[in-house]
Amino acid sequence: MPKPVVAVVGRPNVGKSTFFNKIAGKRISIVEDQPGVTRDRIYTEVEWLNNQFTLIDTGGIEPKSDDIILSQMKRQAQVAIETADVIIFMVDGKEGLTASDQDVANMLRKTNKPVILVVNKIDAQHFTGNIYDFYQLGLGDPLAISSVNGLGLGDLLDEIVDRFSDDSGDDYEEDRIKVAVIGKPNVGKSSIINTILGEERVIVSDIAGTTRDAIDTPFTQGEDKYVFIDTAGIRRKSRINENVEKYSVIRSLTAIERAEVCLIVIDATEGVTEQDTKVAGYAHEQGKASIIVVNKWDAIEKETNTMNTYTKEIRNELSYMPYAPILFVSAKTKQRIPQILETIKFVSNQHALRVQTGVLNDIIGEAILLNQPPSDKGRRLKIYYGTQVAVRPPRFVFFINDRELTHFSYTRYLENKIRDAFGFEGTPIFIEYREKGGDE
Ligand SMILES: Nc1nc2c(ncn2[C@@H]2O[C@H](COP(=O)(O)OP(=O)(O)OP(=O)(O)O)[C@@H](O)[C@H]2O)c(=O)[nH]1
Ligand SMILES: Nc1nc2c(ncn2[C@@H]2O[C@H](COP(=O)(O)OP(=O)(O)OP(=O)(O)O)[C@@H](O)[C@H]2O)c(=O)[nH]1
Repeated sequence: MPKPVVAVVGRPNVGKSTFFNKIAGKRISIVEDQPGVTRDRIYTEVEWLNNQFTLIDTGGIEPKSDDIILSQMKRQAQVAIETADVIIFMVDGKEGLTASDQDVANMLRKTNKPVILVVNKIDAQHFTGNIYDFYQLGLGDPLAISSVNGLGLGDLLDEIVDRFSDDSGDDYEEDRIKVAVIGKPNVGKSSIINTILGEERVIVSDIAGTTRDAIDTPFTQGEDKYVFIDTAGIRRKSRINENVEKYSVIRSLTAIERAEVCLIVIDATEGVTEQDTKVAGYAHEQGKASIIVVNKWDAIEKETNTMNTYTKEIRNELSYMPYAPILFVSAKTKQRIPQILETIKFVSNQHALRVQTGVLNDIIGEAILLNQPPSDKGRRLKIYYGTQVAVRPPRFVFFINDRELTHFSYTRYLENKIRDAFGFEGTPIFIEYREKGGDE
C-alpha cells in the first residue's frame, strides 16, 4: 500500500518551512550512503506511532504582490487537493486572519479530503486567544502550534495520522501494473501516453466512481492490465500554467509513491536536467522499477555513435540507476513506442522476482571466492548466508559477523554478482546486513 501524502499549504511567511524542518529534523533519518542521489527538501518521510507518511512543503511563493500571492496560493492548494491524502492549512496566529486565508479556505472546504487547520506562532499559552477568529474559515477547530518552540506538534501529528483512512490505498487488482509517467513539462508525456493508448489492441477501461479513477487511466492490452497513475494534469490539456517546476515535482513525487514502474521521460533535445535527476532519484530511493524514455528522438541529428554517446551521458547523470533500461522513442513518428509497454511488463516482472535461497548462496559463495570480503585490523568480514526477504523492490538480508567491516564498494560488488546471475533489470535492489548472534 502506498504511503499517505500530507501537504502543507499556506501564505508565505506563516512558518511552513520552519514547521517542515522541525518535523524533518526530529524524525528523519537520511540515508546518506547512496552516492549521487540528491535529496530534495520539499518532501520528507515521517514516522509517527508506527504510521509512515510523506510530508510535502508546497511553499516558496515569491511575495511580489497580493494578486500574485493569491493566484499562486490557489494553485498550490489545487495541487494539494489533487495529490495529497491529508491537507494541512497553516495560518499565522500572530498576524491574524487575512482575506487570502479566506479565499484558500473556500477552495479547501469544497474538497472531501481531510483538511486540518493549523494556527502557527502560538508561542505561549497566553496567545491562544488569537485562534478564535479562525473558526470563521469553516474548516473546523483550529489547532494551535508553535513551530519555533515545538509546541503542539505531537497533537498535530496525532491528528494527521487519525485522518488516514484505511482505504487510502489503491484498490486496483494485484495484477494491474501501476505506471507513473514523470518528467518535466513539455517533454512529451501526454504525447507518449496518448500514442500508447492509441495503439492497436490497447483498450482504455471505463471504470468511474472513486476519486482515484478520475485522475488515473486504466487500460488493457490483450491479457495485460495497466494503469497510468495521475494522468489528470498530463492528459487534460486545459490546465492553466502548470509549468511551475515545483508543482510538477510535487505531482511526480506523489505519482511515484503510488506506482510500481516509473517512466522517466527525458527530452532528447535537452538531455538530463537537474529536475530529472531529482525525480529519478526519488523513484530509486522509493524502490520503484524505472525505465528511462528519451523522447523526441526524431528531432535529433544522428551520427554513427549518437545513441551510445547519449547512453553514456544518461548513465553518468543518473549514475544511481544503472539498472534502468533506456528507450529512444518518438511519440511523433511512433518509433519504438510499442516497446514501452513490453518493457514495462518486463521490468514489472523483474521487480517481483524472487530467488531461491539455495541458488542465492551458491552465487554469494562464488563471489566471495573470487573476491575476498574486506578486512580491518586483521579481522575479515564473514558472510554466513543471505536470503531474499521481499519483492517489489527486491530486498536481501545478509547475515554477517560484524557490520563495522562492511563496505559500500563490497556491497556494490555483491549486488552486481546478484544482477549478473538473476537479472533484476529495471529495479533497484537493497541489501541489508544483520549480525548473526547479535540481539536482532
Ligand atoms: N514566533 C514565531 N515565529 C515563527 C514560528 N514559525 C515560524 N516563524 C517565523 O516566521 C517567519 C517565516 O517562516 P517560514 O518558515 O520561512 O515561513 P514559510 O511559510 O515557509 O514561508 P515561505 O517559504 O515564504 O512560504 C520566520 O521568520 C520564522 O522564524 C513560530 O512558531 N513562532
Ligand atoms: N519532435 C517531437 N516533438 C514532440 C514529440 N513528443 C511530443 N512533442 C512535442 O512536444 C510538445 C510537448 O508535448 P506534450 O506531450 O504536451 O508534453 P508534456 O510532457 O505532456 O507536457 P506538460 O503537459 O506541459 O507536462 C508538443 O508540442 C509536442 O508536439 C516527439 O516525439 N517529437
